This record gives sequence, C-alpha cells and structure tokens, in this order.
Amino acid sequence: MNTYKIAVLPGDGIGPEITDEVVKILKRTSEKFAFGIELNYGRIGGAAIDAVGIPLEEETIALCQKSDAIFLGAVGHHKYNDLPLSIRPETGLLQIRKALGVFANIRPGMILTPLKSYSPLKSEIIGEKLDVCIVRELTGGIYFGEHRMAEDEKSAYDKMMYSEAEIERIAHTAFKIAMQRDKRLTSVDKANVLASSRLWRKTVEMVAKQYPEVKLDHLYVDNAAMQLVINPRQFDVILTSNMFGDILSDEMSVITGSIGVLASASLDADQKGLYEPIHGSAPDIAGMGIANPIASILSIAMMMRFTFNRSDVADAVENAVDVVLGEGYRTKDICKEGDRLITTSEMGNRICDAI
Ligand SMILES: NC(=O)C1=CN([C@@H]2O[C@H](COP(=O)(O)OP(=O)(O)OC[C@H]3O[C@@H](n4cnc5c(N)ncnc54)[C@H](O)[C@@H]3O)[C@@H](O)[C@H]2O)C=CC1
Ligand SMILES: CC(C)CC(=O)C(=O)O
Ligand SMILES: [Mg+2]
Repeated sequence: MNTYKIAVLPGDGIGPEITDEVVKILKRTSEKFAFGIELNYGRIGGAAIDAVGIPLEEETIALCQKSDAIFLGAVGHHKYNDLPLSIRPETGLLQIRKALGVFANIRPGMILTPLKSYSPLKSEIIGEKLDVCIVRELTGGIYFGEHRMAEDEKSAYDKMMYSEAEIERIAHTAFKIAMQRDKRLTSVDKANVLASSRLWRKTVEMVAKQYPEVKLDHLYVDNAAMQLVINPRQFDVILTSNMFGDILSDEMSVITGSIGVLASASLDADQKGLYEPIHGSAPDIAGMGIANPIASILSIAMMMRFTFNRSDVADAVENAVDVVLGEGYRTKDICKEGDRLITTSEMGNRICDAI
C-alpha cells in the first residue's frame, strides 16, 4: 500500500479551521481508496511568530522537504502589521515557497456548475461554462526583490526583477498546460512601462516557438483586469508574473462566486507541490465557523492529481463538492435565500460523506 507523506501547515486566522476539514477529506479518501497517509503538522506565519519569534523555522522547512506534498491553510493577522517586513507572517509564506522552489502557481478559475448564478456577471457573459487557468510565477518578481524604506521614512522602494531563466520555466509550464486545454495562451505584463515586463514578453515569445500549436497573445495588466470582467471566456490560460497573478486571481474569484472556492497548486520542476487555497487568513471571520473550506478541499484534489497521480481520487473529491453544492448546501459566503446554510465543519462532513 502506498503511503503519502503530507506536511500540514494550518497557519493563522481561518487557516486551522479549513485545515481541519482538509484532514477529514484526506482521511476519508485514504480509507475509500486504500492508500496510507502520514500527516505531520508544522508551524508557519503568526503561529510560528507566537511560538518562536519568526514566521518560518528551519524545522518547518525540513518537514516540508521530507514530505511528498504540503498543505498550507493561510497566514497573517493585523496584530502583526507593525512588525518589520522581514518577520511578518506573510514573509514566512514567501520563504517557504522559495525554499521549496515552487515557482509555478496554478490557479484554476472555474465556475462550479451549482454556483453559476452566484457570479456577479450576467449569465450571457458567463455562458455555458467558464474555465480559465491562471499560471502565476511564484518565486520571483517584486515580492522577492529588495524592499527598502529610507531612514527618514519619507521614501521607499521595492525592486522588481526577473531573469530570463525564471520567465522561461514558467512560460514552459503555461504552454504545456495550454497544450492540454484549448491551446490559447494570454501573457499578461506591463511591457509599455516596465523593463522586467519587456524581458517577460520577449522571453515568452521565444518559448512560444516551441509550441507552434498554441495561439499566443499579450495584454497589458490593466486591460487584462478589465477584459476579465467584460468577457472572461476569451481566456483559456493566462500566464503572468507574481504580483499581477496575485491580483488577477482574486478578481477571478469574485467572477466565479467566492474566494472561498478557488484552489491552487504551487509546483516545483518535479511536480512536488505546496497546495493552498488562494484566499488569506480572513481574520474578519476567523473562529466563527463560517469560512468556506471548499477552496482548500479542492486544493487536495489538485494534490492528488498533480503530486500523487491519482486522478481517480481527485475526481471523487471534485464530484463530492459538486454533489453537496448541488443539494443546496452553502457556507455563508455563497448562501442566498432558499439555500441551506451550514457551517465550515458541516460542509467538510457532507463532502466527506459524498466521497
Ligand atoms: N496565502 C495566504 O496565506 C494569504 C495570506 N493573506 C493574509 O491574510 C490576511 C487577511 O487578508 P485579506 O486581504 O483580508 O484577504 P483574505 O483573502 O484573507 O480575505 C478577503 C475577504 O474574503 C473573505 N474570505 C477569505 N477566505 C474566505 C473563505 N474561505 N470563506 C469565506 N470568506 C472568505 C474574508 O472574510 C474577507 O472578507 C492578511 O494578513 C494577508 O496578508 C492574504 C492572502 C493570501
Ligand atoms: C503574501 C501574499 C503574496 C499571499 C497572497 O496574496 C497570495 O499568494 O495570493
Ligand atoms: Mg493573494
């Protein structure tokens, strides 16, 4: 029997609540599909700051490195806002991504069928189906450049830098994904203003020569943000840098109904991955039992598909989510009149039962 070694990093805010539901799903799938799981917990973000004064310990990095895959809830809370950048919870997240080399962040922007009417966009804009895949570069760019505040605190800068090699590898990831989909790729940059974006565009065009079947186009990020709302179906795969992908994927989450349902996989060159919902720690709803665990549960489906090659398990989890939503059960973020409002934990239980 295969045993999957999974590191579990709950983090802060709603992180521990949604992680509890993920663990239920892992246990249920391991019983149903007869594989072993070894879960090992680690600290990150505020949880690590409270315990040891820094947001990411060597011990957590080592735990992740010796695991087959990692699930991460979310990090951050305003109580850490006054800490220096270098020891904020979010820095722990950036550090673990870098330490694991998970440069390719795949964020599917899909409308789950039972949630079609939850999109704020008109039904004729959404059409029959919306399925966009955002491929975001995750370990470079402005989040990893030097951040400096002048001594008088009257000026500050953040350096945005990309190397050709960094752009090349994420472009290959995006083209390969496009080849398995509708073979359309939109690269999003700000090449009319930024030097790093000019290099981005040039490199993407160079990589494109190896994928002649893929239709490539380019958009500036401001226009891309607008086009996503005007006509999201024009997109198949969107390839973009770290910060632009961060912003566009939150926009995408609104189009698909709620940030509580969008999953993500962050992969290294060997498909080893860190799996996390796209949302943050949502301190405004932490501890209330109302957080939507679906984004995290669907991240486990991605883990099964990408790291463990278990499409059967991934399909079962995705299908169970569809069944429960199809029955009208909703957490607060996606609950309208006539729906059956349930808690975070009830949602996890129902999805488990439907697997
Ligand atoms: N991957 C991560 O760990 C991320 C961490 N953050 C951190 O999280 C903290 C809060 O950041 P925000 O900007 O408020 O973004 P956020 O994504 O945590 O929350 C934005 C809004 O969405 C709601 N929301 C988020 N997840 C939800 C869920 N599963 N179910 C229902 N509603 C949900 C929240 O209640 C809030 O109203 C900050 O410290 C931020 O730095 C933000 C984004 C990603
Ligand atoms: C710390 C942030 C870069 C996290 C975030 O917003 C994200 O990865 O979506
Ligand atoms: Mg984000």
